[in-house]
Order: sequence, then structure tokens, then C-alpha cells
Amino acid sequence: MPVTQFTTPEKYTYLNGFGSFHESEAVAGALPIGANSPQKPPLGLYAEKLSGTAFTAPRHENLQTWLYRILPAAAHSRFVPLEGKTSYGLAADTKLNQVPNQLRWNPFDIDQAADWLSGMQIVGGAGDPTMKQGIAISIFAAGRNMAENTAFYSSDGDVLVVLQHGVLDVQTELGNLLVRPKEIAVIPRGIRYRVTLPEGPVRGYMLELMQGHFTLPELGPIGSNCLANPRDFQVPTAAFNNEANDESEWTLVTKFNGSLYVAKQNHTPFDVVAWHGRYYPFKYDLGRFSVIGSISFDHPDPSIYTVLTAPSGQPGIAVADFVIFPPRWLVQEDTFRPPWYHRNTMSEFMGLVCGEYDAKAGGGFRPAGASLHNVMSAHGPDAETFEKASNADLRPQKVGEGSMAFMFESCLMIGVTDWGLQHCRKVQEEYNKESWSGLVPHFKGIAPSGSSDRELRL
Ligand SMILES: O=C(O)Cc1cc(O)ccc1O
Ligand SMILES: [Fe+2]
Repeated sequence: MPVTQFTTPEKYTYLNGFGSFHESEAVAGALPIGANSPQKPPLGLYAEKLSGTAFTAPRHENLQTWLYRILPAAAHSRFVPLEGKTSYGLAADTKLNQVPNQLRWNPFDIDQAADWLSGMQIVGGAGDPTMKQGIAISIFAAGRNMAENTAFYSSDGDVLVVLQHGVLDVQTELGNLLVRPKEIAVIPRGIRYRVTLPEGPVRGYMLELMQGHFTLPELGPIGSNCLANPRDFQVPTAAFNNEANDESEWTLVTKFNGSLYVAKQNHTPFDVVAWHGRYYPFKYDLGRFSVIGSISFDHPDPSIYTVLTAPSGQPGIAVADFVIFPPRWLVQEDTFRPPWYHRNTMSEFMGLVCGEYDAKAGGGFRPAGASLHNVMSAHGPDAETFEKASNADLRPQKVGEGSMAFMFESCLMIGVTDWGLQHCRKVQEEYNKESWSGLVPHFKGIAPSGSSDRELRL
């Protein structure tokens, strides 16, 4: 029977709240009451459970969603290897080059002929999807919609999308997300989606997380608010292709251990009329991040700018932190305000959405470019920034206006692919020289001996 009596909800309507239990129905009465799997779910829908964690994961970590759909996700043909582009992302046997050098890339190009699937290039990563371990860092750049009637899901991990240019319309099984400039989106493992480009070409960065899920960082002594507030994360509402007798031909692509496979089905995968649970895609506007900083002296660790974190299981150690450097006031007295010179057991991959990163004003770190300071790779302000900051008049200063830099920080040693190191042809060969060869000693010799008591600060 046709379902024409139903009204379709506004295309983009959202539920607010990170980690919340949400429920949504595109058609009133589609959600069963007081049960997940009644003998006959309402409206003749099929009930299907999507598990993002083991059944037995602790309650606060348990992520699953019940879907009420026109046909189960299983109703498709056998997967066969995709022709043409056969892989992307990280596989168990991906060749990675672990190099101790500081690396910086010029802006990555937009390929007008590419779509979401063909326009993806992995820059680096660590781990193995078959062991459900690690991360992969990619660049996406596309000028075309994904092919009509084509949907994709990753079997390998959750993906965090940092949009650098353009707008993404992401149709997902759970509803629609419009991702605009300076917004990010997370699409969990297994969720089927299709990306179209309502405003032309797009480009950005992707972090695929093969273990666990992104969560909000602890706030410790900061208290119960600030940084990314949970209510600012937006989750789509149920929306489905409104045809009961749909027999359209669909192509379903999945990435499984980095290889692409394709299957066919003769009905839309976007047929979820209602859902409830905690396993869903979401987006977040980086402009809503409430920045914390020092109001006395010294430069705090950049962990105060963490939007989302993917815990390793060891307390305080992240497989991946997503950290941003939004516009903010610097007011510290008697302080070298840019980041300190630094070596880190964590790896730091940085990108720039727009503007200028206040710590690297030298011009080499540009929007759509990137840098990687791997395990213990020494880095810090370039000579020009050092001279400026050491002699600056320390009035309150707004930095990063019109700018959004970010960092994927990981406890893993990031290997770089051959594409990232060579084939992309974006690596700046002179990065070290341009940044740090101009640094000169300022040492003034041995200070006269005096009292061993330190001066009081105030
Ligand atoms: O390397 C970088 O620019 C990132 C960074 C920023 C900061 O404020 C402190 C430490 C750090 O590694
Ligand atoms: Fe750093």
C-alpha cells in the first residue's frame, strides 16, 4: 500500500545532545512503545539493531540504535570487489613510511572530477582495521556528487570529517546532515550514507578511528561546562525516501580492511522511518567551542582545546584527540605566548581550515595544507615568530581571528603513505630550514652567583 499520507519532515532538523539517548520518527507511531522488537512492529516496518559496541559493553560506553525500516539492511546481493578504485584508507598491509622528519604539506588540490569515494587519499596512519586498532588520516577533495543511488559505509571505523571548503549534504540512514564551513561531522562505522555537494567543490581532512569511539574529554577542575558543550552536538532526525513500493536499483559500497566492495539492491537503503538509541552520526559547529586559557602567566598545554577524544584505554592517553585553535584572547603577563619549543611522545598532525595559525605566521602553513610532528620530532615557533613574541608588547591580544587550525594528536607513531610522502607532490622540502635555521643563541654567559632563594613572583 502506498504511504503517501505521510508528510516528510523538514530536510534538516536536529536533535541536540552528545551521547544522549535520542529517538526520532518521521511518521508518528512508527516507534514501538515499551518494546524494541514486537512481533509485528508498527506500520509493517522491520526492526533491526545496529550495534556500535559489544552487547556487553558497560552501560556508559554502550552504543547501539534500533532502526525501524521498510526492508532490513541485509536485503542486498553478495559483495564483490569494486572495479576501478579498489581501496582507500588503511589496510592490514598498507605500506607506511615511519620517518622522524618534521613534515609540512602545501595545500592539497581539489579534483573536480572526483566524488566522495574517488576523491579520498590517505596521508598516513597507524594500526590495522583487522585488529580494530589505530587511526588513518586522509584528505578528501571532490567536485561531484556521489553517483545517483549509491550509498557507502565503512566497516573499518568511525570517521571524523573536518570540512575545509564547501558544504556537504550527508544523507544517512538516520537522517540528513548539512555540514557547513567550520563544522565537523562524525559518521560511525556501519552507517550508510551518500554525500552530495550543494555548493560545488569540497575539501577537508578525515580521521578514521578503528578502535572505540569519540567522546567528550573530561573537564577536571574546569567543572561542568565549557570546551565543547554536549547540547551543541546535532543529531539528524529520522528521514526516509517516502515510497513504500520503491524498487529502485541501488549500489552499496563498503570499505572492509581498506578494500572497496560493491553490492546491489533493488530498494533504497534510506528507508529508516524511525529509530532510537545512542549510535548515530552528528555534527558540531566549531564556533560554539567555549575556549579556556591562562589569565595569569605561562602557556598551557593544548589539551585545553580538545573537542573530542578517542581514549586508548590507558587513563589520559588518547588514540586520537581532536584539538582546535579557535579565535581567542591571550592576556598572559611575562610570558612567551606562542607554543613552546617542544618534543612529544604523542604525534601531532595539524591542518588549517581557514586564516592563519598564530603559532606559524611565517606563511608556510596554509589553509588546506598540513603538518606532521611525529613522535619526538622537535618543533616550535619559527625564527620570525620567536623574535616577534620575545619582544612583543604583552597587551591583551586577540589571536586567530577568522582562523581555525586543528590538530589530530595521537599516542601512535604515524606512518606516512607513499602518496603522502611523494605522489601528492605537496611536501615542503625546505620546512626545517625555513622554520628553524634562522634561530640564533641569545645566551649571555654565566650569571653572577647570589642567594639561592628565588625571587617572589608578586
Ligand atoms: O605544535 C603545535 O603547534 C601544537 C601545539 C600548540 C600549543 O599551544 C602547545 C603545544 C603544541 O604542540
Ligand atoms: Fe606541538
